[in-house]
Amino acid sequence: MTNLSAVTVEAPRGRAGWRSMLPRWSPKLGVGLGLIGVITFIGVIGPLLVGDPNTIRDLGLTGPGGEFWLGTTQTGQDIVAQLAHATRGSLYIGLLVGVMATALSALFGIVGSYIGGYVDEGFSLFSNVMLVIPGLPLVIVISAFVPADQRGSWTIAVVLAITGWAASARVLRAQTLSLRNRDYVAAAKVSGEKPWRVITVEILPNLLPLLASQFVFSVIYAILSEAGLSFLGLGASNSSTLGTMLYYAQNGFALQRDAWWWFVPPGLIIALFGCGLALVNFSIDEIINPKLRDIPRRDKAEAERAPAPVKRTDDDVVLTVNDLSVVYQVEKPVHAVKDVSLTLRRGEILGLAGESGCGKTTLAYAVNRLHRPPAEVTTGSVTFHDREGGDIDVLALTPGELRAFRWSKLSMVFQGAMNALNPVITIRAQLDDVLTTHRPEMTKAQRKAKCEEVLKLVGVDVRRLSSFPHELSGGMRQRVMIAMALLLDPQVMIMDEPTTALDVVVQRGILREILRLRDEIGFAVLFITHDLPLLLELADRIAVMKEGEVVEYATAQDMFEQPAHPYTRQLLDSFPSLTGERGSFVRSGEEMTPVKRSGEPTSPGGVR
Ligand SMILES: Nc1ncnc2c1ncn2[C@@H]1O[C@H](COP(=O)(O)OP(=O)(O)OP(=O)(O)O)[C@@H](O)[C@H]1O
Repeated sequence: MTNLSAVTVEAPRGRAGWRSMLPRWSPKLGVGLGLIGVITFIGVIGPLLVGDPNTIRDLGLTGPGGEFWLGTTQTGQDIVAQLAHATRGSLYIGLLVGVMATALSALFGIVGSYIGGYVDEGFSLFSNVMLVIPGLPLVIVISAFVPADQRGSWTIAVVLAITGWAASARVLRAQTLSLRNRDYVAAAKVSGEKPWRVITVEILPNLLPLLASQFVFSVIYAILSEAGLSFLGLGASNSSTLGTMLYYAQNGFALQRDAWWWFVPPGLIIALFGCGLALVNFSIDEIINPKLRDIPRRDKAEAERAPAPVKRTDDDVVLTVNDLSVVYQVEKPVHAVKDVSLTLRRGEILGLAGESGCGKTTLAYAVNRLHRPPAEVTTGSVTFHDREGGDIDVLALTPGELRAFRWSKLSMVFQGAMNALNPVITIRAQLDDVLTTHRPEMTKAQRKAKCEEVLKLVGVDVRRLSSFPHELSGGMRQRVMIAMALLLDPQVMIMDEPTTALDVVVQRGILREILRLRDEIGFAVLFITHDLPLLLELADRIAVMKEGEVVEYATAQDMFEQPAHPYTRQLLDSFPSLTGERGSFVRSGEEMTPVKRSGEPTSPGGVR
């Protein structure tokens, strides 16, 4: 199943791995690097090209033009020369603070949390204390405490680094704590790697984008704070920075004298440099969380997608999927679902089988409009034929209509859904929440009765309503998730591998429950699994998917007796039966009570 919550960057090894940790090219990154490049050029090369910024001339305050492109100060000093030297001074302090603050945050965040125990507690306590001390007042106090003649660039950089590392250390600590429990780190430890090697080779590469982002943030913080300190007259006394330029402009009443050329250029350089760093930071954030990447907007293309004509074969159909195609619009687009057409009848269990990666989950998400960019529906339609009358074009629903539609007409039990329960909220509160959101007209007593009813339906003791998820077994949690999906009496339930994580006995119990509920309540099920033999016993009809396409679509009976497509035969052969007989619930040793409805194909294994 597509993982929707991955935020950590795990570096693949080798050259491709290192390349994957570089930001992807984007207009944002281009503009950011351009701004930083130009300003760095002014700071690094500029001082070599301009004269002495301190030369006093008998010119007074003159505006831009002639020999002095950006004019002069009230003592006739060249603003261009001052700007070049001041930019160099500010960049120098920014770089020093960036390196020192990042090193401190790495020491306290990564090393502490890796060692653990008292060291981690001590480091964490220290970081927390530093975090709650208000930064700017502390910087002002420390700077004011240091005599002006000793207040050089280094002193200011140390003061800013001391006050600027703690927040980053906390982020790095949290990330390291998560990484140190990963299997590959445990494997490295067990194989006898030394702690420094585990940190530098196994953990650090995964933290590089985060460290880079923290570095960029520290540089922005340093340049802005230094400008603030200098403006207050507490900046570095032995060097010229953009802040000191602003300080002298303020002292020379530049604003009152309309001498904009004195204070606008340094202010603009600070703003543009901050902007450039922030844009680069966005691109680094995209490495940390790939979901932030710019996806080409194709809303218009989606909107213009001509709805395909609905082929409705009989009145008993509840859902029609027609020529549906879904493409992941990534660098090399992945055509995950190709022209799939399916019909789901009321009360029917339609199985969707296929190996991992064939597009089952993508299809299920698109049917429910749960797909997110980069996934895009390129062609086709999904039509819901409402019991109350009328057809609903699911892909054309507005966000508000979609909220009302989902769960009440079509609900979904996700793969690994049992882990989707909030661990700190009771089962009652979680069920109640669904009713409060979708059925605000229900009274508290009605909601309570409904919660108890669905829990009983799925065979869980109602006393479990006051339990927390961790107090229930995996099977019980999955039953609770099914109860949640039943709460609003949906007409269709999509189940994506609902029993994969459970042992075979619990799995059987839940499957039996699904069959019973389907017979009692009459909802239709789109049941997704890679286990084709299981579908032969459970489903009425089965669609087999391969590389995004439905390669065979038949009743379970026909598929069992004469699988037409070689891939279907391959799938069937890949699941050996314990007794040599396919499809007779042999794996549980149980036989299910036959429940046969008129006009229905009979399951091959004698399930019904
Ligand atoms: N976010 C994504 N970006 C690009 N490709 C993706 C993305 N998510 C899924 N895919 C690709 O789409 C294809 C279908 O994936 P999907 O998760 O739907 O398969 P599946 O049959 O449900 O597999 P599984 O049973 O393992 O969950 C795969 O080739 C997968 O690599």
